[in-house]
Amino acid sequence: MMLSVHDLRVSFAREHGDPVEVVHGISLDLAKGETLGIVGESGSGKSVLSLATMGLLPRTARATGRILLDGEDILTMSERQLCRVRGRKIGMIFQEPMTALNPSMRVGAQIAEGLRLAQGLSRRDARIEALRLLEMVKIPRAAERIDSFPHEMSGGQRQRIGIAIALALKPELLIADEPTTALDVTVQAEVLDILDELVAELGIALILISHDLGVIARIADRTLVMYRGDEMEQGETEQVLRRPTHAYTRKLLAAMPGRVRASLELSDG
Ligand SMILES: Nc1ncnc2c1ncn2[C@@H]1O[C@H](COP(=O)(O)OP(=O)(O)OP(=O)(O)O)[C@@H](O)[C@H]1O
Repeated sequence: MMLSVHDLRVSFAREHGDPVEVVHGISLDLAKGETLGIVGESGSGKSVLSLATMGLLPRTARATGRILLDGEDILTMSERQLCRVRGRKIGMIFQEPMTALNPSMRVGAQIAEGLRLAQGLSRRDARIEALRLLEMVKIPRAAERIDSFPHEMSGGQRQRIGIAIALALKPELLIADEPTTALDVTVQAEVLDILDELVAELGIALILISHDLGVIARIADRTLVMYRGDEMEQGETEQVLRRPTHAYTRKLLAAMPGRVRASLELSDG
């Protein structure tokens, strides 16, 4: 397994009173080339789980259990080891691509910077590789767009640049936290399909976090449904959608727009 989480519990210290536990014993497994969707409403612990996986929990947090990445436990690593893991093994894609991009730097140069740092490429080779990555994330007329600034691109294109920057570090695991929430529906679908293709093509493992079951259903092989820090259910996405075992999952399903239900060939409930 690329990633194996066992009985993860996370609590936060409080100034007054006992610590509050917000993730209550989550376990999951993720293999290369596989996408795990994590779905749940606000406050269900999705972000805390992904921060823990990157070793980025704030100091006030205490985590127990195990988070094995390639067999090594994130929870017992030093900050130095964690930096290496974050640079080399885990890539992040954020909700608002503008926050991950440098507004005053041309997009090709931003991708090339990662390539030079992570892979030690020459300036020239990094530019060639940056162009290849832009084509991989399907930026139209990539050879021209390579010298654009982020503000000259659409929201969907900026998110694809964010994906290209993450890929430049050749991660084995990608964590995408609400990657399409800021985008309109058609653009959402395009970005999700690109992620789906990349996972298959490059054999990376993807954790896709969303409050929207429709987003998860589009590309996740397996789905973990969370509610207030607990696992409600976990299984093949098909199974979860067609035979939800938990009332909370049925509620999420019922909240999906008719259009999305139809595209997944789900009944009207
Ligand atoms: N730094 C922190 N200190 C204290 N409590 C926190 C901290 N970060 C998160 N929490 C609490 O942990 C719980 C889970 O939050 P988390 O952000 O993981 O939810 P989420 O499912 O990602 O929600 P959203 O979709 O709104 O991001 C919440 O109750 C939140 O208040």
